[in-house]
Amino acid sequence: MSVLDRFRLDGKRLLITGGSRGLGREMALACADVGADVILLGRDVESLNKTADDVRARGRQAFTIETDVGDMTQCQAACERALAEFGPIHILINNVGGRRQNIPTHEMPLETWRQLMDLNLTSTFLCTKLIGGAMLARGEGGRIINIASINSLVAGRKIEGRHYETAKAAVLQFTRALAADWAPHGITVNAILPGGFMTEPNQRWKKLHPEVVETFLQQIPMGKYGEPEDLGPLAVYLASDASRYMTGAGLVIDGGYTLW
Ligand SMILES: NC(=O)C1=CN([C@@H]2O[C@H](COP(=O)(O)OP(=O)(O)OC[C@H]3O[C@@H](n4cnc5c(N)ncnc54)[C@H](O)[C@@H]3O)[C@@H](O)[C@H]2O)C=CC1
Ligand SMILES: O=C(O)C(=O)C[C@H](O)C(=O)CO
Repeated sequence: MSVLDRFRLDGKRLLITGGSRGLGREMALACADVGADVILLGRDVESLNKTADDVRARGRQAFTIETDVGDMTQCQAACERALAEFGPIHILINNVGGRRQNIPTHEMPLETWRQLMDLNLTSTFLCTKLIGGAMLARGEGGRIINIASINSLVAGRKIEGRHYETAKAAVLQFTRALAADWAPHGITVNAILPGGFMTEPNQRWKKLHPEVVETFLQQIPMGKYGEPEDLGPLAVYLASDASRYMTGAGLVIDGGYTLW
């Protein structure tokens, strides 16, 4: 057996939230490249179907469920449907999230705070409870990967309203605490902490608040934003047997941003 065999995901089924574009799409395709079938949860059906077609083009099965992951009733129904129709699920990637607004804390409506917590944190809890709970019940282990952020560790510059930093820090600590609980059951729980990647939200920031992107860029030792496909190999590592002794980790991938 070569070391590369330990990165294979043949016979495994991945559920990923928000796989229609950006980092989620790249992680889904990377896992399909090494053998996983993929269930995609998301809002944008047209682009979700495009990712599903790209998974099938790799010889793997793909299923889509249209849902708003930020709405807890819909999120729960989607997870239950995935388990009923496409289970068992061996790998869960909680990817949906984002900052959405740049609102100073003293002006932020309570509803905005709550919505962002639901989108980034509560959806991670709920999918983990349901999909991870089914892994526990099956007793064959599993892999949970939570997409946190460097903003789990440091504050965004030229940005106000710390709902996002708070939610992503909680995603990291949820990862660490749960990893301890589920380690005896062979379920690993790890987090990826991406730095800046030029996906759609950052393209929008670039137009609306170019100073945010410019300041951020100057702070990256490698001098550039990451490419979304840079996330794929890391997701495969955490999803596969290659990472079997790693749990509770928060892996930073940021071109060195958090070094300065
Ligand atoms: N792009 C970046 O620089 C960084 C991103 N992250 C995190 O990575 C994750 C992915 O980010 P990106 O790919 O950049 O974002 P994106 O906005 O390009 O992609 C998000 C995906 O989730 C889907 N989605 C968004 N809200 C949804 C909802 N309520 N219900 C269902 N689907 C929904 C979108 O349709 C899309 O497929 C997020 O959790 C984000 O916070 C963390 C650090 C840096
Ligand atoms: O979580 C995020 O999103 C980031 O850390 C990305 C930075 O805020 C960024 O890319 C600013 O342009």
